[in-house]
Amino acid sequence: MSSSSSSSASSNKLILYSFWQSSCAWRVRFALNVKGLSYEYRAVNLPKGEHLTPEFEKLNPLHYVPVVVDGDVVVSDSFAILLYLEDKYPGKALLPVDPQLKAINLQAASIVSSSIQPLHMMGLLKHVQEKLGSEEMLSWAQFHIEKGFLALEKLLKNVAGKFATGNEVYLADVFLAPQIAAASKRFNIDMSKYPTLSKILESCMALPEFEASMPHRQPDAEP
Ligand SMILES: N[C@@H](CCC(=O)N[C@@H](CS)C(=O)NCC(=O)O)C(=O)O
Repeated sequence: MSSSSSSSASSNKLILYSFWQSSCAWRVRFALNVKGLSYEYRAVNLPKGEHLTPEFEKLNPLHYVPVVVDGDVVVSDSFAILLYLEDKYPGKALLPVDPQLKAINLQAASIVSSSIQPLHMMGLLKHVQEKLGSEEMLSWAQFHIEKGFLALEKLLKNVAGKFATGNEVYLADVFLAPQIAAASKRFNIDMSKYPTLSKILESCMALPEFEASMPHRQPDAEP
């Protein structure tokens, strides 16, 4: 694991364990930037197996990034991290006050984190590829991504503005934008079928907070 420059002046104790290509870590990078929280970036090289070391196991017994350390508090899992940050640093809220819009944000975030990303994560796809071959691996990933995207498109089309639930960035956008960007790039998804999701990504892409969170902008990014 290697420590790198912080995103900006590091006046608080937040540390983010991340891997540049991880969409789960990308959610946290985006949220930290939206909330205006500076942090120290610690790279965990997944292909080299740095997440499998006893040292990393002390931070997350499940051996996944992201992990956030805030003083004595260690939180892993992007959903838990973002709810923790929301409670601890309420400055720029990631959840709207309106109960229905709040529920939609939680539902969209949950669809991404429970019903899309785990079904095309690196370790699982490697297993599918070994058992069934590369072609089957791609169609497996596409099937699960498209199933989730179809549901998200229906869920959001009547509530979306520039962003998922209006004209402000909230939790749903934090989960959606990295997922859409990574899925369309890596798994060749035809995004013209999902105009609401495409617009959400486009709006996020225009934000400096999102731009700074992108994989290629991270200290451990490879060409
Ligand atoms: N539900 C977890 C999932 C975390 C996760 O899947 N992380 C991936 C990177 S996106 C990982 O560390 N993979 C390592 C591996 O598959 O061994 C979260 O949202 O943080």
